[in-house]
Amino acid sequence: MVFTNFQGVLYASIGYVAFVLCRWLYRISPFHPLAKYPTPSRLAIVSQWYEFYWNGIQDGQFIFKLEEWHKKYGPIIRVGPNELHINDPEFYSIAYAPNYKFSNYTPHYNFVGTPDASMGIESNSVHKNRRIVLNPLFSKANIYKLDKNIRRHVSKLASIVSQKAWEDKDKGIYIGKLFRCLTVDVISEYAYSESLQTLDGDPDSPFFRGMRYLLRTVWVFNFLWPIQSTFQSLPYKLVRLIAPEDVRGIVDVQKLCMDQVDEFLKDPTKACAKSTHITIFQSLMEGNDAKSFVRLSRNALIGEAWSLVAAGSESTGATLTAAIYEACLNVSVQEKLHQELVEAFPDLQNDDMAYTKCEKLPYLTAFIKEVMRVAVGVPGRLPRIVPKGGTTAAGTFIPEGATVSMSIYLMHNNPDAYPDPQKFDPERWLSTNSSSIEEKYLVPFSKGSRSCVGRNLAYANLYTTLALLFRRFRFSLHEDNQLTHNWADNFVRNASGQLVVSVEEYRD
Ligand code: HEM
Repeated sequence: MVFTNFQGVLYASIGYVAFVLCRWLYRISPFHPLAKYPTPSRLAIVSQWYEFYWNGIQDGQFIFKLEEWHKKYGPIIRVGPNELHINDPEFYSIAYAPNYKFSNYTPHYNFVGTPDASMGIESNSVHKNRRIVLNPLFSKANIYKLDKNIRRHVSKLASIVSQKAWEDKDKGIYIGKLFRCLTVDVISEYAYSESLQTLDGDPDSPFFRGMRYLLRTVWVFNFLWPIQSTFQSLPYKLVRLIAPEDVRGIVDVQKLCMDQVDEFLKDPTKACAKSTHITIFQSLMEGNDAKSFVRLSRNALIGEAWSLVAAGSESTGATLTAAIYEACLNVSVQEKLHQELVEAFPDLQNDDMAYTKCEKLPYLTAFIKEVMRVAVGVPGRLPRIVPKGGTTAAGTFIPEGATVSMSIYLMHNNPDAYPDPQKFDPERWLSTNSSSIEEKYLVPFSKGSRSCVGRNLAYANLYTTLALLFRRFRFSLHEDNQLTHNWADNFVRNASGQLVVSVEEYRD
């Protein structure tokens, strides 16, 4: 029998539709290995498009659906064709254990845009090699060494705040935007030895508009990732020409990352001599040579360089913003912070507010923990694949190959560990110790092999910035403030509205 082209296409299409329908039927059938778990919606388990609707179209609302469903159906629910969402805090250290027991479910990280950057790497052994190199760079010892560099940027931010308050007392300060500049400057200097100096520029620069655009579209591109990958393979000039205006700032920063990498690759010795400390490029090249004799590709270097700036700037900037917001809403908390800092650093002009001293302050520590608990940096699902032999969660066996996910937002709102979880209350941390349930369930940087590589840098940034700001200024909400407690899960917590504050400077 001879098919015309049209018939061929028609039969292939019918075959494909029949295949998709059979797959959907199988997923809702009693024969599926996850059939016994309660599911709030058949649509959710038929295809991933249900998640796309709640995250992509309804902008990061899936997490709130999960919270609602757990209340109704218990600690294990089936939320995708092959995914169970677990709300059993004791299971966290199993699913996110060291030594790669559970592998990453990488499609969840398509938005990273490059499979060469840590977060997108699928292979456990490649990821392990990468972390062997990156971990020392972000070790506490290295952070202590570069503390003065970090504080130089923090002092610059404080001078800008002081100047703005002095120029026009009645005008509000968009401090959240300044925090994004601070964190970009800190990370770029730390990682490349060359700060992007965004605090010197316009806080409304195209880069920041671009970051907001990226956040809003993160889930859309997770599903439509081929568009993003195609874009990234095109030459820079063409991408810049066709990219929507809001994205051009991001394209420009990615170009800066490319230039940094190219300069390094052209003459590594010269680039190293120029830098004041060991950069990520140096570590990645040398580390990989020594450990696995594999030189990283140009793309891998660019991917890592860009993703460090993207991963570290928004999360830390949003946490600093939430800290000032909570301090404005809780005046007595802000007063206690200031008192503690005055006692620790009585001479504002001459005392050295080193990170090592700031991190020992009990009330500041309690405050930072409570901010990270309430304003969860990465609130949503972090899917992992159950290894051979299966696992057990909430007393129930889960078969191997299933995807399991947990959400830090639900961990941090567990009423057994945090009575009245909605209440912002730093005092709850004053009497805890490392084995307390409060400490055990606090996982802002997640746990295990794929946990945050930048946690020490984030802490240094949080401690030194908040110590200097609360020592030097009193903050209150300005009438133009738009920030609220509402947020969307755009992989990072994306709060709605800009924080606008009034500032008074202490003169002692
Ligand atoms: C308050 C600030 C921060 C929070 C709350 C935070 C939170 C997290 C979390 C929860 C993860 C794990 C994600 C997962 O399992 O998929 C993660 C991963 C990561 N973070 Fe952070 N982070 C912060 C700051 C930073 C900074 C400053 C940097 C940059 C130096 C950074 C770079 C990364 C990278 C590269 C990964 C991927 C690690 C890997 O897969 O090996 N983060 N972060």
